[in-house]
Amino acid sequence: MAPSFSCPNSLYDFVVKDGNGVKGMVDSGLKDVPERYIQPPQERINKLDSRPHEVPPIDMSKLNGPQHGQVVGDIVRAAETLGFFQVVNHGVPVELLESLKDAAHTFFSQLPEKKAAYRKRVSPSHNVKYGTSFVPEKEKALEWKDYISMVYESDEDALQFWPNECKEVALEYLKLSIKMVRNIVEILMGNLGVKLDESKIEGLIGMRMVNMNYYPTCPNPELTVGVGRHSDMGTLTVLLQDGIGGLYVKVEQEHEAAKEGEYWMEIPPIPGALVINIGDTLQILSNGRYRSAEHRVRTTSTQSRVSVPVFTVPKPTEKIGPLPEVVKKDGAARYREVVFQDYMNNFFGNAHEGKKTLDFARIATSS
Ligand SMILES: O=C(O)CCC(=O)C(=O)O
Ligand SMILES: [Fe+2]
Repeated sequence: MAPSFSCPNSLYDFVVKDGNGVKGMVDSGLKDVPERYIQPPQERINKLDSRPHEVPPIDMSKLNGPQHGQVVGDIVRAAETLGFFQVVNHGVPVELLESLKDAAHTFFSQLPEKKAAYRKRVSPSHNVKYGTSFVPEKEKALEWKDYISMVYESDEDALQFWPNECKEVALEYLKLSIKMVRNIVEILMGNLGVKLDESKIEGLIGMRMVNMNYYPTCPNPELTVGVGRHSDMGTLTVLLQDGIGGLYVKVEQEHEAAKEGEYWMEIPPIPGALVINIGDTLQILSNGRYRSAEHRVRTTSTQSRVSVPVFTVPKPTEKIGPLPEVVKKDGAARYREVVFQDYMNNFFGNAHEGKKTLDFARIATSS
């Protein structure tokens, strides 16, 4: 039985602790946004305030032809500015992208108890976790999102423990995405004058996970967020979004007057394309040359949205700091060296708050 959603504690227990998720709450016939989901005015997303991202997607197949140099230039420029770009001919078949979106809908349309079986502490595997919002216990306003997260350890582990509804397609997607991620990491490092051997690249993307995000319909999208402002912690994220839209990236133009130079841009869904974004790790390694992208997601009132990110992040034991080649050129390191596990603990220990996560590694300057 659904509880009274006007009582914050019983709502929290129903959605978070019992694992019914936002979907369970919406399915019980919710008419208004509960207090616990109402964002403070400054965090709400006004659709009319944003501008569309009109840069065409990068054709990855052209890396193997005469336009190689131009494609490399496009990737580097995107990584240095917006931190976001879209790609086509990326090596992940379009049919697989369709199957992934279907699998996400199939997984989340199951009965709540099926999904709740993967909650933290009860999940049969430490690599699989179903949850809602980001860190609900730390958040004043919860995010309008449920998710399942699957960390890759081995094929055997994935096929044994990842949910049947999505394991095969998720595994195939992860493997094909990783090939592209390797290419992009090599390009970005090459541009910094750094040649990383296989073991170093592996260190930077040695931990991989596929998430499936589900954003149920919301009675009033003006008041909520699907995901609040954040940057991803890892090296690169590959993201499949469906056709609904609602993914926004912050644009900061450093040379314009402070506030005027800051606005949000929507990354429009492009059929067959994948979205790539730069994570904090690449910002640290490049001593700030590449920018992790601050982004957020809006909810909609008419259709539930799904997205499927592959996160590539360093192994927890890896030490991450600005690359010596870059520090030498720049004259000083802007970030200290951190053990990635510590960075990750800080990342998951706080509610989303834009790019504040990077402060954990930033070296304070006196000026
Ligand atoms: O749903 C999206 O489009 C983005 C999700 C996201 O930013 C994340 O899972 O880190
Ligand atoms: Fe993200």
